Order: sequence, then C-alpha cells, then structure tokens
Amino acid sequence: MAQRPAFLSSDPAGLPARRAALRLMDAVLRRGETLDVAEHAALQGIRNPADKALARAIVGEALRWLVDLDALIDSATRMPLAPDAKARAVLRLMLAQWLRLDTPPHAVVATGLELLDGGPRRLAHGVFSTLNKQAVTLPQVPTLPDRVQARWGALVAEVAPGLASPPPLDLTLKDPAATAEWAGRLGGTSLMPGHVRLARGTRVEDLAGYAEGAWWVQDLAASLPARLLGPGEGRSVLDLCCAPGGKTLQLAAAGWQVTGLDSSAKRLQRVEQNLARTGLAADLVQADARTWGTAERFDAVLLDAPCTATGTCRRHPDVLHRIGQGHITDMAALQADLLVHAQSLLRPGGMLVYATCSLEPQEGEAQAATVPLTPAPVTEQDLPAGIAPTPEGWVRTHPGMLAQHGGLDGFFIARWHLSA
Ligand SMILES: C[S@@+](CC[C@H](N)C(=O)[O-])C[C@H]1O[C@@H](n2cnc3c(N)ncnc32)[C@H](O)[C@@H]1O
Repeated sequence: MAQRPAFLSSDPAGLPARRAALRLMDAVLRRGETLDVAEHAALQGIRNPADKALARAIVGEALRWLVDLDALIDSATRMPLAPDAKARAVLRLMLAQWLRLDTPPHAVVATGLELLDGGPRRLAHGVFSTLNKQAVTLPQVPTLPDRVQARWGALVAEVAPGLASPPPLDLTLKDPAATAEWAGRLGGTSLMPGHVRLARGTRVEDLAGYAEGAWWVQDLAASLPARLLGPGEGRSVLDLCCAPGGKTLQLAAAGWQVTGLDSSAKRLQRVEQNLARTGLAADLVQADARTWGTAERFDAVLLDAPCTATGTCRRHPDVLHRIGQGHITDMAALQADLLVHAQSLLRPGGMLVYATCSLEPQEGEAQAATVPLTPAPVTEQDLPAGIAPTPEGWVRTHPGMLAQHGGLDGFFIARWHLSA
C-alpha cells in the first residue's frame, strides 16, 4: 500500500477536493484531455494547495489502478454499471482513496456519496460496503488496459511493476561537480553525476537551491539525451522542440551555444522563465521545426520530438487510457518530418540526437531505422549503472528499469553524426 500522504485527512470537509477529482477524471476519460490540461479547469476555485494535491493524488491512483478497481466494482454488482456511469466514476475514486491512499472507509463514504447528488447513492454505498466487508485488496502490480497490453506485448510484464506507485522526484543540477554536496543538502540520492533523487511529494519551491536556480526538475531518463552530446566547449547546438526547456538548460550549463526552437509561444515563455531562474542563456525562436529555415548549420541538433508521452505513464497515468493507435500514427508522421528536417540543419561532422518519451516502437525504433546518417552508438559509460544500450547502440528505458532505486520514465534515444 502507498504511504499515507500527510495532506490526507478523514475530515468529510474535504468534499471540494473530491468534487475536483471527479471533474478531473471525467475530463480525462470522457473528453480525452491530458491531466495537465484538465487540471487547469478542474482545480480552478480550489485555493488550498493541500486540496489540490489530494484531488491529484486520488485521480492519479484511480487512473493507475483503473482496470483493477473496475474489476472489484463489477464483482460487487449484479447489474454491471456502464463504463461512463457516474456511479462507476465515484466508486473508482472512493476505492482509490481507501485502497491506495489509506483513507478511512467512513471518510470515503461521507465524501463519496455526496458526489452522487440525486443519483444512485444506495447502489454505490452497497458496492463499497460489500467490498469493504470482504476486505478486498488490489494486486501487487496494476493490470494495464487491454489495448496497452496489445501494443506493448511482452514488455507489459516489465513495465507494469513500475506503475504501482507514483515516481520519486528527480532533479538535474546546473553544476554536476557539486552532486555529492546537493545530494547531502537535499537529503537525496544520486544515480549519476548531475542527478539527485528525492522522495515523491516534495514541494520543489521549498527546497534549497530552487530560488537561485541550482537545479531543475527533470526525470533521470529525460536528462539522458542532452548528456549524450557531451560538453559543448562553445560549439553550437539547435534544441528543436525545446519547451519547457529542461534540455536547453542542460545544454547551456554544459557550455553549448544554444538555439532553442519551439512552435508554442506560451511554452517558450516557460523556457525564458527557466533560463532566468537558473541564470543560463539561450537564443529562443518560435517556429515550426518542420520548415524553419536558416543559413546556419549547427555542430549538434537535439530533436526531443513531440510524442504520445506514453513513457511518462508513472506521472501521467492518463496516457494509459487516452492514447490509441490513431494518436501514435499521427505523432509518428510528425516525427518523421521533424527528423528529416533536423538532419538538414547539421554541419558536416555534426551530431544528431533523437529522443521521445514514448514506449511505442513506431515513435522510437522505427523512426531511428530510417535515418541515413552514420550511427554514433551509445555506450554503457554514457548511461546510469544498470542501463545498457540496445544492440543497435540506441537507448530504450521504461518505468520497470532501476526499480530498486525508484524506476525511471520510458524514453527512446538514438545518436548519429553527419560524415565530414
Ligand atoms: C516533448 S516536448 C519537449 C520537451 C523539451 N525538449 C524539454 O526538455 O523540456 C515537445 C515540444 O514540441 C513542441 N512542438 C510540437 N510540434 C512542433 C513543431 N512542429 N515545431 C516546433 N515545436 C513543436 C511542443 O510545443 C512541445 O513544447
């Protein structure tokens, strides 16, 4: 069972958080919105940060364990509830609180049934009470939705254990030489120079080093693509699809002259804020990376392409339920165009790194196989201990890897150079 977060209380006054959780889950499952987008509207009007955190935690657990929660609900009703029935949605949230967040059953009932104003309260109460009397439990590892299982095949057994709990908090340091110092100051551990891992639930704004920009939040796997370009020593790099800027910051901190390009003006503002906080510099361009023209040719191009983000399923479990083959095909077409244009912006001898935070081979391995440049295979020394490159010299990470240390996001990364 997940550790009980401090913000949880058995006070039925926590109703606004539960109402927000219901809105949030509805936006994801019925309207197909991302958790990030849905949060903006669903959490509006909730002032208390603890209530927001509670709403997020409930929905996160409900989405991670949705298949298993539904199986429990179905085991306790003679008449199956429709997949989109409000009573099912409320029961999912109630069970997630009881079975994953350790909320006492009386508090779950007091706040849960209120959400079914004018609806089948007796039915929901009956289902919850039956399961409570049976003292049901969840499996050790979440069952993934059928279509995810169909796509991931044998990988499911390796990935699913990594989804049982929300991930820890990873930081990338501006100065990798100070890794031991920051790990000590922040009470974290490190899996690589420049990386510090903290317990989940830590509020970043309260941590030492945040205000002065000594680090930024970035999953360990997400830090690998920029690391593969090595020290910049004043050379030029084009960071394509750069916002919100995690890799831009890494490259600037490693001594590259960075041009960061993204199509979203709003997201570029976040890159600017991140550069300002960390005191790092980059030229920013708002443009479409499929067509952006310039006479300049770069010593390196990093293409962290837009993708379905199924590799971030630990922190964004909505992807398990939202993403289907249509999204993957659309993203793969966009990535193919981006990858072709990225190659045209390299100078002879220049290095290209391609990355996506997706677990779908169409967005990773299949894209890399089309690149006609000279492979620059990744070696074990480039990676955290315990992660090996593929036989092709590519990197494939997933949430089940480094499980004893808290896992990591799913990424695909490949590297080439343009022959001089
Ligand atoms: C995976 S995110 C990039 C994350 C970023 N590299 C980082 O490390 O913080 C993908 C980005 O691609 C941008 N994007 C999507 N389509 C684009 C296009 N055609 N041209 C340029 N940027 C695009 C999105 O706005 C988004 O910011």
